[in-house]
Amino acid sequence: MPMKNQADVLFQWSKRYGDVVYVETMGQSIVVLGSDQAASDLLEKRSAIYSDRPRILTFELIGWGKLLGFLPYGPEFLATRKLFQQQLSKAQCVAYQDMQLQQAYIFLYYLIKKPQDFRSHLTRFVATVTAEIAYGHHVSSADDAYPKMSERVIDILIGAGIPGFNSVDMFPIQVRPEQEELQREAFGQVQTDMASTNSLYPHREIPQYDEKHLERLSLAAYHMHGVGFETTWSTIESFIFHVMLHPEVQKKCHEEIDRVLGDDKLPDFKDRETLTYLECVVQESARWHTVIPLGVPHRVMEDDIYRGMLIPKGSIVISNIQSITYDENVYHSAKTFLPERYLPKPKGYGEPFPDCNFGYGRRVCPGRYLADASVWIAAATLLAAFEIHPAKDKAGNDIIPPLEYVNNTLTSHPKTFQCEFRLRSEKMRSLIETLK
Ligand code: HEM
Repeated sequence: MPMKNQADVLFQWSKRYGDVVYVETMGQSIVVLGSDQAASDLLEKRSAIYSDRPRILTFELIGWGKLLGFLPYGPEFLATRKLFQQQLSKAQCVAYQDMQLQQAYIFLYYLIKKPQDFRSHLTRFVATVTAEIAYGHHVSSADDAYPKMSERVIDILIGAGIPGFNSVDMFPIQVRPEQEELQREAFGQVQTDMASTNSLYPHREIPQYDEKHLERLSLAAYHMHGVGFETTWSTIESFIFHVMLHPEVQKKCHEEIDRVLGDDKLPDFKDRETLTYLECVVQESARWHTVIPLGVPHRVMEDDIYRGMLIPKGSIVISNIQSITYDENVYHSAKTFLPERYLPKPKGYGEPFPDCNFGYGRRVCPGRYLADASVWIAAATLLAAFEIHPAKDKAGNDIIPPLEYVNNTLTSHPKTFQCEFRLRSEKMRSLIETLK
């Protein structure tokens, strides 16, 4: 397996060898799926045998082996997954929308005050939403501990390196106490903070839970808060990056927003269906650069035959999401940023939204409805309120950042870039100051 730029190399393999590639490395068989067809056929239609996870030594060493994303298929997985599904179901997520909208207003307000700090405002927005849902903790000040905890989880993740490809894994052993302390700290805080109805644990019931279930809750909340944070944060950052690089796309979004809402309103979730072009831009940004380019690996639990090929029991199965979103059989000129591709024919090309970004089958991302709503409301309110431009150098020229990405373990996002947020009108300023 390639040690560097894995997603790019595996994409080239898919183009060269086809959408099902088999590799053996040090006795381990690995199957790389490079089309939506192959990933759906195996990971969804045959999910009864494709829903296990391989052991990832790096994550076990840092103490993450019991997190849902890395649990083997079995009773503990099912019990933990149920917690996520209850808390993050499509219907349940509608109940979080008012809170997400309010947090989006606060995000805009901070952007007006200190536009150059947009990354920390984004951290606050995303971490506040996940802290509210995972812990029932309401972030009320800029110094609140929970956004900082999310960042610390990400530091742990970055410290762990790319699974299986770091220098086995001396560093992860050092970070384990840090991660355990963080998990205790966040959960301990909750047990003293008995106020919320949103959280995973309606507090009055805590004393009835046994130790095992309490540990499960603590791990689930930690996972939601940390991993849910990183993926959503990176997706919104990527959206900002793309609209900054495509002023013509941004202009069309502004025209649509003004046509639908006028110039003195901010979008709400009920406007989502009407803002069709904006929707295409959000989807195109997620397709053009996927946040988890190689998905999270599955493991097949039985020998299987697919298109006449044997997939041996125990094979690691990688859904190569980057190849799937660049599949020219589905997305014409796949490397072009083209939001219109999703519009129905003849206006557009009728191509499908990249749902593969959230994975497949019984392991599909349980946070997808929450993440989708956070990304959309951030994107819609940002563009209603601001123009986003590249920063300028001393001579007044635009600084156009290269299309380069940082790959942290499983996730990927644009390398740090600078941009300018320009308020679209004074009316917007007063509106945001009233709403926040
Ligand atoms: C845009 C943001 C997000 C993206 C792109 C994303 C993507 C993914 C992907 C590709 C997987 C692997 C699916 C598979 O194995 O086939 C996954 C798993 C997971 N995601 Fe997300 N995710 C996002 C946000 C979230 C949020 C907000 C949460 C929680 C609040 C979350 C929690 C999880 C968990 C717990 C798993 C493991 C599920 C399992 O193994 O059964 N994710 N996600």
